[in-house]
Amino acid sequence: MIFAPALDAPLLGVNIDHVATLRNARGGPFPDPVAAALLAVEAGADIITFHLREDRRHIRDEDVARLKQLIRAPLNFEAAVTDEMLDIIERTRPEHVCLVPERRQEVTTEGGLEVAGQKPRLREACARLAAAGCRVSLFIDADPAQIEAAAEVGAPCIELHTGAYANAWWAQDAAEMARLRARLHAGLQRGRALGLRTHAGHGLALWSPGTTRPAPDAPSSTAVIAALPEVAELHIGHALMGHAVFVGLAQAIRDFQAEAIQARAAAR
Ligand SMILES: CC(=O)[C@@H](O)[C@H](O)COP(=O)(O)O
Ligand SMILES: NCC(=O)COP(=O)(O)O
Repeated sequence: MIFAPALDAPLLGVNIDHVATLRNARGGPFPDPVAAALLAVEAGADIITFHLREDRRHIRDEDVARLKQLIRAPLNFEAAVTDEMLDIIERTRPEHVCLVPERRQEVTTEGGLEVAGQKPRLREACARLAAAGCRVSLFIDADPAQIEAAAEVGAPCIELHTGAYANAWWAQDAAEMARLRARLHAGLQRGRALGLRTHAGHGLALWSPGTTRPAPDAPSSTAVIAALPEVAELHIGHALMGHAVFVGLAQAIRDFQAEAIQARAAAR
């Protein structure tokens, strides 16, 4: 049988934050996250994702300016809903924006954005960013109340936080994986029923060198989530850059894309 890529396979947003983390560890210019983004686009990344944190722990303002200047693929600018960030986004005008929750003490984004509890603020932010020409996504948990609130405040897209599923997958906790996959799937379906474009991301991985596959046919977390037909985009950073340590960045991108394409094709 000839392998034909599934045309509806999710787009891959490559998150470059972790290249900046490595650069910042030594205070110099190397490795440059913008150079990594250029290479990622050349290797076939559909979207370049980055998170400008309020504490600038990885991506910095000058990286954002250079990304805008040099990257020809759509940029997905992740940011907290603060006046400072909204101003920077308006000036930068990335194609896509993903509004995320932020807590200074967290190691990474721990949960989804509280939309239901701050609808006026989110409605205003979505309208402001849409007026700047940005497609807005809200990074939320697969909670029906948050998904409905996202539709109510006028966000055209949601990205469901897959971190809990990813953690269960690393632990190979079968019951928790099944429960969280079902919850994510229900959330994606609810989002689609409300007319939202539905994305997923956080912590997704594949069986890289150095990981132990529990059984020859055990799927990766990326494959499980990519197989859900409502996922239009996947945003992956940490594990993709980790995989790149072993295979190189271009090959890592091809590996994650192949994983998603094959999982989606097998699920049809
Ligand atoms: C919002 C999200 O899930 C990721 O983009 C993640 O927050 C990246 O930020 P860190 O790289 O700081 O974990
Ligand atoms: N929004 C999720 C993202 O961009 C990547 O998250 P991670 O794979 O670095 O955990």
